[in-house]
Amino acid sequence: MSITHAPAPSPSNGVHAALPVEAPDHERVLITRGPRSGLTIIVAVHSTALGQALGGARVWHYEHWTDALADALRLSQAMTLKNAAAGLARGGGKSVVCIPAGETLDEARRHDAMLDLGDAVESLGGAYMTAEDVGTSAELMSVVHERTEHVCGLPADEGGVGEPADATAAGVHAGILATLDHVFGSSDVAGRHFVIAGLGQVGGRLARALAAGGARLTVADVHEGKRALADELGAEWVSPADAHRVEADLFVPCGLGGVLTPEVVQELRVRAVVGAANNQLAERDVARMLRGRGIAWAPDFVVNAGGVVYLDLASAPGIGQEELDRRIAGIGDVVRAVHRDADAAGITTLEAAERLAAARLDAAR
Ligand SMILES: NC(=O)c1ccc[n+]([C@@H]2O[C@H](COP(=O)([O-])OP(=O)(O)OC[C@H]3O[C@@H](n4cnc5c(N)ncnc54)[C@H](O)[C@@H]3O)[C@@H](O)[C@H]2O)c1
Repeated sequence: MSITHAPAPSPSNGVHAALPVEAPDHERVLITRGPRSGLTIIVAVHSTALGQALGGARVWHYEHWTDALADALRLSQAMTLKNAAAGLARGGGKSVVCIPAGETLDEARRHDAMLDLGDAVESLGGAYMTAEDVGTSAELMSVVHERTEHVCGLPADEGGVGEPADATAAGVHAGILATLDHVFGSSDVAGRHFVIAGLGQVGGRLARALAAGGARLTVADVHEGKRALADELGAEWVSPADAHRVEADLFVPCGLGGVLTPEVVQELRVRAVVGAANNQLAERDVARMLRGRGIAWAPDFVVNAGGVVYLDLASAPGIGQEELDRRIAGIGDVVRAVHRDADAAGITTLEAAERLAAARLDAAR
């Protein structure tokens, strides 16, 4: 790994606890201060073994820039697994723009941050392609595009493929059906009770799809404004802190990561967990705890790959809607295989999914 550190980020006041204890195994990590925005920008390229790294750009608040670095390292590693498990000829990478705690970005500074991000991506010479993620959008990607060609998910009216939330939600839906089938012997959602935590772009779409299929819904969001959607769908509202304690069939985390802590797992009263949120496990051992409690967890990086499958394939020449739909629905087959392999080998679904991704990475070497 080579770490490019140019120029120094905000003055360090000592080593911060959020950095992972183990050294990263990334190919390249760029840490830079955006000359226009003054913000710390991190681009982490975990692997290009399967092709150009692909992963979104996150603009988020962090207490300290090392928290943003730790996030970028974790998220880019997960992108390697996600892209490999989804069968894409893509490596794993991620970029993070760090908004210091207590600051807000006005429109001009956000625009500047996107130009800075574009320069950072361009400086890696094509090792990494960026896209939207939490805190960014197709419109912001078109600003990045002013500085680099290595960006996808531009607005449709600029000839791009737009935002991937529809595809992500379709992939999570396929993962839910596969998990229902594995646990209950039927993928029918009618009458099943789902708890959805996070009614954003993906969670909102899933809520609509599941409600249309006759599911019973309990929903939670940190934004009270989302109650309107709950009312529209006839869903019960619960506070975010209580969502995981609701007795139901499936828990569907669609907010931010780290939701599955050891404490939360002890309190879950569902048969399975399948959701869009990235990096759901607060720590690796949580996968074993879930298995110990007989809760079928569909690994996030398998389940939420619909967006990246869409961004990659919709941009490629000659791939029609039918092929795209087939590939996104195929996420259900991968989830089914992961549950089956985990049971057969007596391992966690995390290990089963990692084996599947590793086999694809090994085959490419
Ligand atoms: N959008 C995509 O295509 C995509 C692709 C892959 C993964 N993901 C992941 O899925 C998750 C959701 O993505 P999104 O695009 O819907 O984001 P979003 O920002 O549109 O929605 C997230 C929603 O979760 C809510 N939320 C945050 N923390 C919460 C909590 N603790 N409890 C309940 N609600 C909470 C927010 O208020 C918001 O409404 C994220 O983790 C994202 O990284 C999204």
